[in-house]
Amino acid sequence: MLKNVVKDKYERPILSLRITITNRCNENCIYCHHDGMVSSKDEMTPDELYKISKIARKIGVKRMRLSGGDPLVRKDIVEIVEKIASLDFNDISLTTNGVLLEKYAKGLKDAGLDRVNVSLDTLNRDTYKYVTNMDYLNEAKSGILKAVEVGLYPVKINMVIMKDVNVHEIKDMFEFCKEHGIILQLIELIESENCEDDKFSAEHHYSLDSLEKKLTDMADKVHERKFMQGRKKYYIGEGEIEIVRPVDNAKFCASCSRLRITPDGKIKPCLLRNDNLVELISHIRNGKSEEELEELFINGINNREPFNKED
Ligand SMILES: Nc1nc2c(ncn2[C@@H]2O[C@H](COP(=O)(O)OP(=O)(O)OP(=O)(O)O)[C@@H](O)[C@H]2O)c(=O)[nH]1
Ligand SMILES: C[S@@+](CC[C@H](N)C(=O)[O-])C[C@H]1O[C@@H](n2cnc3c(N)ncnc32)[C@H](O)[C@@H]1O
Ligand code: SF4
Ligand code: SF4
Repeated sequence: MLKNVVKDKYERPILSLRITITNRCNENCIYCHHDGMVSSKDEMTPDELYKISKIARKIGVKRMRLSGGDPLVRKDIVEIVEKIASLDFNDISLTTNGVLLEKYAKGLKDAGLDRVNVSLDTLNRDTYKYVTNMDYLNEAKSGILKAVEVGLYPVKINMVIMKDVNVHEIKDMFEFCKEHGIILQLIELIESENCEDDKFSAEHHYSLDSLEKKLTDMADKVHERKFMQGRKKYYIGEGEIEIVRPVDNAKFCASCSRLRITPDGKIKPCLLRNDNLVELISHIRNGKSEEELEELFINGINNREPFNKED
């Protein structure tokens, strides 16, 4: 039973909030969907992010994720985490390319960050340069190892699977993860209007269906994350692989429990849509009451619809 949680019209409880705190990034990945954001230079202050998180907590959100662009390019990232961590969420996490993580991991842990997902599609330097347009493989790996060392837990590696690019590296990446106690998260490549190169995702899409079948045969145990898009976790020996397979997947959207906030302070009901956003930050800046702001959250929740639906 979920107590004090708001549900949308499709009976999906709103349990998690993902705030994209900046559009800026120190990499330029070939496939990037920019968290579904339309480009804007606006950002919110740590105090404004705190106010938004406070309303979210009030309406029953349990888990908070900070994303970007890259959240670590913000010089006030530790202060942001500290403020949000004072609000008693069950889980505060952050998604990053890891390039600046060696520098920030300890400070983030001390500020109250629970865990981190780090994007690493390859262990090969040339492939890394091709995908990210930067030469930061060593920095990303050092960042990941530092996160493990300071006790952010669990650390997950996000590996977006691309045909003819890195499918052959899954085994090596799994070995790397097992060696360091990291969960490997395999992500299906998504096509979105926010990708700069719309042909890349179509040309390199690799269905994770057959891979899931193989993992089912290999796994000692399989666990389904009921309130997290029905994602499956496969436990194989000492290792753990989670599959994120959103493309044309009605089951994934049917248990989507996540609301989003754009860097310029709008409530975003779905990763893949920008036609149903609800303005929030100008109302905070104009001094609206907490009750009025809660109402705006509810409007955003009422705009939620599964992107993929059963026929
Ligand atoms: N279509 C869709 N894809 C998502 C959604 N959430 C995550 N993804 C995909 O999964 C990628 C990785 O997400 P992360 O930022 O690491 O967070 P997460 O895996 O959702 O969160 P945890 O499993 O709780 O660690 C995203 O960039 C998307 O490509 C979603 O709500 N819809
Ligand atoms: C937009 S990035 C923002 C956070 C951070 N910069 C990073 O790369 O982890 C969030 C996640 O989206 C994933 N991602 C970006 N574009 C994608 C796409 N077209 N399909 C699937 N995942 C994508 C990235 O690999 C990353 O794990
Ligand atoms: S590091 Fe993240 S936000 Fe930056 S370009 Fe790559 S996927 Fe996009
Ligand atoms: S409805 Fe589907 S596509 Fe939209 S955010 Fe939720 S899981 Fe992603």
